[in-house]
Amino acid sequence: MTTSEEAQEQQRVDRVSDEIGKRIDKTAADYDAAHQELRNVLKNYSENTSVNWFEVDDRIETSAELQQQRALVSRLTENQNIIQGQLDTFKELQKSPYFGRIDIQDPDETQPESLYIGTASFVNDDQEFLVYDWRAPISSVYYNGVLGQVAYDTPAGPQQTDLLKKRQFLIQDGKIESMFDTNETVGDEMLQHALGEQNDATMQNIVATIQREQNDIIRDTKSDLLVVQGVAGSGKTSAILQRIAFLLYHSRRDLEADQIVLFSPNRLFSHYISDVLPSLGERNMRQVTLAEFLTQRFQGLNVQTQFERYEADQQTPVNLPLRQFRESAAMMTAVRDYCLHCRADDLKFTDIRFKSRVFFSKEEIRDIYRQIPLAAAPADRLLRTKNELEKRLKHRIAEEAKADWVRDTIDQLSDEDYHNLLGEKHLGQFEQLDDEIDFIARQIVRRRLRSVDDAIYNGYFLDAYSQFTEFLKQCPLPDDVTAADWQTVIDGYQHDIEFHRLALTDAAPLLYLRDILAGGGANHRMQHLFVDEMQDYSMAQLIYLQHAFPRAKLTLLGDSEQALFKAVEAPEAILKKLDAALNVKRSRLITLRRSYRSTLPITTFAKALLPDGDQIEAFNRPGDLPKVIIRYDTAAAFKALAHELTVELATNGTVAILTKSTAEAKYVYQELHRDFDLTRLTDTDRSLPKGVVVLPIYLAKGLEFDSVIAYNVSADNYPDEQLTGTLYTIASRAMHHLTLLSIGPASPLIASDKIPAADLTIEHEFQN
Ligand SMILES: Nc1ncnc2c1ncn2[C@@H]1O[C@H](COP(=O)(O)OP(=O)(O)OP(=O)(O)O)[C@@H](O)[C@H]1O
Repeated sequence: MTTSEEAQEQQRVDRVSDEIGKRIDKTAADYDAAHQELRNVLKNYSENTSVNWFEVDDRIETSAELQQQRALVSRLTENQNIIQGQLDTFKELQKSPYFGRIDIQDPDETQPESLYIGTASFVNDDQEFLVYDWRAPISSVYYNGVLGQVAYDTPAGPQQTDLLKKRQFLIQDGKIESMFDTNETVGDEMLQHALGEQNDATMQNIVATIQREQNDIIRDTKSDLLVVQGVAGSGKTSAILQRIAFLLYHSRRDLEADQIVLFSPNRLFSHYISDVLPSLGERNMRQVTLAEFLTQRFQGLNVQTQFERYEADQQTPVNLPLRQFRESAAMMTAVRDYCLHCRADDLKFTDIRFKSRVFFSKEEIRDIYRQIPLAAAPADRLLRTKNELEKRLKHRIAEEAKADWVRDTIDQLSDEDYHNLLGEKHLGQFEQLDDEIDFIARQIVRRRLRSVDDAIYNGYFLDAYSQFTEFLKQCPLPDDVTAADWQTVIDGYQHDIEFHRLALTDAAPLLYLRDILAGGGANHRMQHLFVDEMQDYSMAQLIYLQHAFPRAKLTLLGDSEQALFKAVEAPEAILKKLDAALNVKRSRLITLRRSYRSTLPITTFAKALLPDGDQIEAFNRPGDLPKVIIRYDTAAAFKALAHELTVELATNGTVAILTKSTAEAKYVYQELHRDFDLTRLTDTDRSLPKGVVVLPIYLAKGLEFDSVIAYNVSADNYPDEQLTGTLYTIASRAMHHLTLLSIGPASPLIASDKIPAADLTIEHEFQN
């Protein structure tokens, strides 16, 4: 590239920055005006709230006026936020207006055209497109195309163009730091730069360097089920976030950020990724962990979390066939079949009580249910039962309203209470005073009987927990599950319920049973459901999530190699199982084999841990070899650990000591906290501090650290292949440095022929 070309490009950057600068000034002025207007209205609003609240007529007038003002405030606030958002976008754009340029020759044009691509589009006052948004249809050729004839999708259908040039830029604070032409999708030099950066506490967007296969995930709008199987560090999480930004842009008119939900592995992760969408000018989607979702659905029950289960699994051997069945698609089918064939006599109805007396007996409820035609779906029958109960409740309220105690209560009402009971809506509505009194009487009784009304509305008269026991008792078992084993499942479940607990394994089938019999549980608003770390979800849980978000398209991302205590599965087999279980129209599998997070030596080591690690492609970023430190007693090990921490802290922003369990993390913390400023992270933490952190591996899922120290990878602690997934997940969290500390001889997973000595530095202590 010639220097004159560089100068020309810099001139263009200057011109664009200049125009953006002018727009920033104008937008800042708009913002000030909007802010002032909002302040004026707010001032007016607060003055109004102090007017007379005791005279009924005044109150009505004030309330109407206030409602109008409230609407105005909310409109002005929204307007101010929109301007603020634009301002933020322009400010970001000014620092680095674009990262790519494509020169294209359209078939019906005489001249080629140069388009510049950045994180957002920028059109100047003359309607000239100075920057194209990376999500615009034409931008896809930047990511996908090699020079020559290329095709791209537009809302009007596929288009062809001739891609003549592709140029990449690294622009920082308005200066071109580097630029080069390439024929590749996105050249390695840019990636080297992006990946060599030290890790911040939060994830960055990757729009300047999206790779071709990642682009396929991001721009897929056709699949109902998109399954991504990608090795550790291959950009699955990054792809989810850029995909969400893409979908929000693509369906701007009919998709809101809060119609997208992401199931994330833990809260730390939720925080870790929270800056990416705002950096692209978009609002964050909803995020929830499986534990939060289940806790919300089982109010009053303590549902076991994935972490608790993982800890428990380390203590007691797991009966795998039994667990596999309980978490399978077959289990969910059995639940569904059971519910669809449940007769009125099989249902576990309970009395609705009021002040410890039976108000509606279970026999009465059962009779109502029985009379509803069998052809109706169970949830519909229950709804009609509720309606009938409501009708009977209304009747009983009308009867009770004639009782003396009600009249006495009315006599004692203050004017204020009387008006409250009547409500604004009914003021002056009754011609006869008797009718008004009658209305008030019914209101009094209705309020008194609110708990009965709630019980009907919420369907408390069907005991879903006991119903689940009934289901378990008759559940058809596969050959590898014995009746005796199954009885332990039933006993365990009943015992848990008695103590207001629920095992994670039972959560999905129980919710499914409750929803099918009683209705509810489905969120029809969500349009997209994303599940990250899908290998940690059972098939039963995925089926339930699909049921809970019936209109949502599914994007499931995971890496079966990172499954803790679960067998590895081939991507195609995973898709086949999901296809059969989720029964969607259009499904698609994308596999990502290239790992970007770690240096070449770290990925080379991590992949050698796996039986089929050959398929992982390491990105060629140089770095130090992983270091194994072997010590033969705890004191020497902690001395070595302290030394390593000091060395690592000198060059890295974050150093994470990753352990197998919480108990281990606590122990390490106890041993080190006097000498180091370190933080032990737990599942309630939401943010990652700088410095040294210690945490169990399941809390580090999805995260990355400049430097990782794997605590105690000894033969005792990691005895066999059961723990391959755990060790691989730990190793693959490291971006720049990996240290493995072993107290006693190293695990056979590391000290194996599969890992060439040249892949590691080993620091032994001489044994006495
Ligand atoms: N195209 C890319 N350009 C720049 N950086 C990238 C790209 N793809 C991935 N990365 C970086 O690689 C790292 C790993 O990405 P990410 O966390 O999305 O991978 P993952 O597949 O979800 O990993 P894991 O399964 O191990 O949690 C991140 O730092 C991310 O920014």
